[in-house]
Amino acid sequence: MASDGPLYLGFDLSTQQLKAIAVNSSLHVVSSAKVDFDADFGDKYGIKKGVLVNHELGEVFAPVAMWLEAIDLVLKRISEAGLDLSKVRGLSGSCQQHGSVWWNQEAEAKLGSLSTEKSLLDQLEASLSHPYAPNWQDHSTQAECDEFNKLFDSPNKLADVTGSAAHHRFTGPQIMRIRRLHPKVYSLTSRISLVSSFLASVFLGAVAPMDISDVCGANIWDIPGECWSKLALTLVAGGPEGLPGLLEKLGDVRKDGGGGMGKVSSYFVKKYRFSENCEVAPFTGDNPATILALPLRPLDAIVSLGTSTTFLMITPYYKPDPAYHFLNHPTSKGQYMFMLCYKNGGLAREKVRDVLPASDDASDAWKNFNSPVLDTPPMDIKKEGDRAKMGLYFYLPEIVPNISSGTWRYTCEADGSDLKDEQGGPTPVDGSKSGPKPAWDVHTDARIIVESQALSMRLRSQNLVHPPSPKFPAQPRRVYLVGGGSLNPAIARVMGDVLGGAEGVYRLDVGGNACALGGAYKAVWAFERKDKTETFDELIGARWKEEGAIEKIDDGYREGIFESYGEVMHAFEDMESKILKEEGR
Ligand SMILES: Nc1ncnc2c1ncn2[C@@H]1O[C@H](COP(=O)(O)OP(=O)(O)O)[C@@H](O)[C@H]1O
Ligand SMILES: O=C(CO)[C@@H](O)[C@H](O)COP(=O)(O)O
Repeated sequence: MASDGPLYLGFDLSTQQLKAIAVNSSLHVVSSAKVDFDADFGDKYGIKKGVLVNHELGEVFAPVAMWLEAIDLVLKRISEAGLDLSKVRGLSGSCQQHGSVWWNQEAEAKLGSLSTEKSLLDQLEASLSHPYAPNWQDHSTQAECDEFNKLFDSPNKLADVTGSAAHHRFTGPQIMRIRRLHPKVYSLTSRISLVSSFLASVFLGAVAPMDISDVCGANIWDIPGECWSKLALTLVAGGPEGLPGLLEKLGDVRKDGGGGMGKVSSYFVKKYRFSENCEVAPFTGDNPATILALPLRPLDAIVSLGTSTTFLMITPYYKPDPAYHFLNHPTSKGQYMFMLCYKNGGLAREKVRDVLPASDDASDAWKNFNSPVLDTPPMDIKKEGDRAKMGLYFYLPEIVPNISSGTWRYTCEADGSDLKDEQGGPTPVDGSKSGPKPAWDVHTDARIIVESQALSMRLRSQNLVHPPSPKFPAQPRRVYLVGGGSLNPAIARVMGDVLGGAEGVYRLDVGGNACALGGAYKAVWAFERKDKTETFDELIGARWKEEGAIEKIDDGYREGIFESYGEVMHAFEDMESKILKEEGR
């Protein structure tokens, strides 16, 4: 594949895939490849949707060996697709957030002396002190989270310091649990990486520092103080005597998201013909990388429809709250990223789709879902006097709000009054016949699940938006959809109906590859910025062309419809509060 000038590689190690994407200095995509964990390794590692699950304990985790194997495979695939890796000047990437990789004492030496005779798996598996990385869907750390919130007096105070209240999946509570449950693993561990610094470490041939944005997904980094929170770390370490050891395991946090951390390991030079001058930039989390996939402005919103569903905005104001997450911006000091993350995103929509009669179009597995979404009017209000429908479709215990699994179906009047539980409790998610019957049919569920997911995002982001111009009510200027689900026109329509978007709803042309693309753009900026002063927005903003990069897929704001969802938003909030109360939270 001919291309003049340097190339940059971006990786994305997400829940279900490892993707690689190559761009040139003009930001054109030159090549891409992917490894699909289920399709490529499902049998070997016994994973499903990229992970292993221990239902009893609420543990969700991924075999690190599988990721090591995937790195070799994705490079083989992208080389076979014709990419000349010797042209790659620099690389960076994005990885699922919050997971941790546990290295033993041999790791540093092993990473720096890899032989091309063997695979990464053969050489690095023995450098792990724990074979698994906790996954962001894990919910085994309620006890640890309670201790975090208590230590800081309240979830609000913990959020003020670390950007978030305690969350099951956050790395701090996860490390604390592993120390308690597996003391031997903990003591044999010399370094702990986030998934992003793990992938960077493999390419660097040395354990890489954590990234300034991704570290905010751990409940242990003091965002305003720009340092580790000693209070939180002392808890994780089990007391002050454990603190020095834990600090050593965590290593440094790199505050500059750009520049190079060092040359790529000779393993990749010899095996895949990378140039020996190719450098490794800091890697970051998949959500922080997503906001780098385009020049995002403060009133724009991104909805990432991957395995998780996330809602992302950037802001110069640090306004933490236990209901959402604040993270440092991955490239721009003084900017922050606002994030909501839902476990019941893509997989929950798939569950609803899969009980509908199968799609009659082999090329579109979502046709059976999209038709009822588009044929059902907003909130299923067909005529005046009909009640508005809403629900929670939680196949897994949810993050926001912290509600256990189940499906609740509620209605209210169109003006939001008279909220009513239509089933008298949740229908079970395991398909058992016990418990209440669903209050409406599955065709209606298809619309209501997407609307309710969007309503939750609108409710929680309302304080971050203002009118984009005097003729619009407060809402995002643009809504960008990324991730696998961004290919879906019916979901785009509902996002526009509920969230608005004064300039419309857009899809990134790279669709599911947005975070890998953000990683590749980060590499371009990391190595081409003029000294340290040229910002990511200046460099990428000047080179990015809207045509060919994004596509308008929905009008966004529709007067009347947008307002009708505004009427029921507080009923939606009341529904959540009522269920939380019933669960004793
Ligand atoms: N046309 C579609 N409509 C809705 N969802 C889709 C569509 N195509 C793919 N998806 C969803 O996208 C998800 C995978 O998205 P992706 O961003 O690749 O995931 P991840 O990065 O988390 O591994 C799958 O769970 C799948 O259900
Ligand atoms: O937990 C979060 C964010 O807080 C998730 O968004 C993970 O980062 C996984 O992302 P995907 O694999 O769904 O892209």
